[in-house]
Amino acid sequence: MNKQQLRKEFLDKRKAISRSELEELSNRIKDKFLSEPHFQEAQHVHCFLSIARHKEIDTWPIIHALRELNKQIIISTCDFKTLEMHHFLFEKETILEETAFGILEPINAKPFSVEKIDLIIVPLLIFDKEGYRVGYGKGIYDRFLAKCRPDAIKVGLSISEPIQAIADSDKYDIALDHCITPKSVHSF
Ligand SMILES: Nc1nc2c(c(=O)[nH]1)N(C=O)[C@@H](CNc1ccc(C(=O)N[C@@H](CCC(=O)O)C(=O)O)cc1)CN2
Ligand SMILES: Nc1ncnc2c1ncn2[C@@H]1O[C@H](COP(=O)(O)OP(=O)(O)OP(=O)(O)O)[C@@H](O)[C@H]1O
Repeated sequence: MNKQQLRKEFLDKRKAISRSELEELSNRIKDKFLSEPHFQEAQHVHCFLSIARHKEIDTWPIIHALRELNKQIIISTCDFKTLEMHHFLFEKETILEETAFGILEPINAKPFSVEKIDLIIVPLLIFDKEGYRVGYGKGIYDRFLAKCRPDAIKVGLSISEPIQAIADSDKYDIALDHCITPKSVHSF
């Protein structure tokens, strides 16, 4: 299947999940994330803030756990005209505001340079057995990941298990290093 078909299928699949089921799946993914020793080495961790209306995996349990471990957490704003993201340190005093797309963004945070990010927690709709992903189709994360250090670890979070292959992966698609599902940690 191509990206467009996969986007529809997996957006619909997520819509059908109840809030309580999503909470349960998000907690299982958090436990898997925390039990991987190589994730614990990262000091500067970029994390997405979940879009509730799209039933994304809730990343707050991971964020709270990272705070407990004294990690620095980095979050972003997104410019939908240039498709560029801007990165900021997420501190206790950071104020978040919800955008028209339902994304929480910082409004008073300190800029953070992309080269210092050690690990990126990546949103997605579905991934395949080679670690390629499908997102909402604007290429925003692909552009961001292209700017990260080559040794920065890219970890996807997915409700579903991988499909065999994404038929129309292109030269801009950047494969994940790992993808965590409620059942297991897939490494590529
Ligand atoms: N939590 C989170 N933040 C993220 C992403 C993400 O996937 N998840 N992105 C990953 O790249 C970027 C935002 N990408 C997005 C792309 C589309 C829509 C969205 O709501 N699209 C509408 C249609 C919008 C339109 O009118 O064109 C929709 O899907 O219904 C939201 C976020 C940056 N931040
Ligand atoms: N680094 C890049 N530079 C220029 N164009 C890019 C880049 N990355 C992706 N694109 C283009 O952006 C468009 C959308 O890409 P794609 O369908 O892979 O998005 P996606 O991975 O589903 O979404 P997202 O990355 O926002 O989660 C494609 O036409 C793709 O070629």
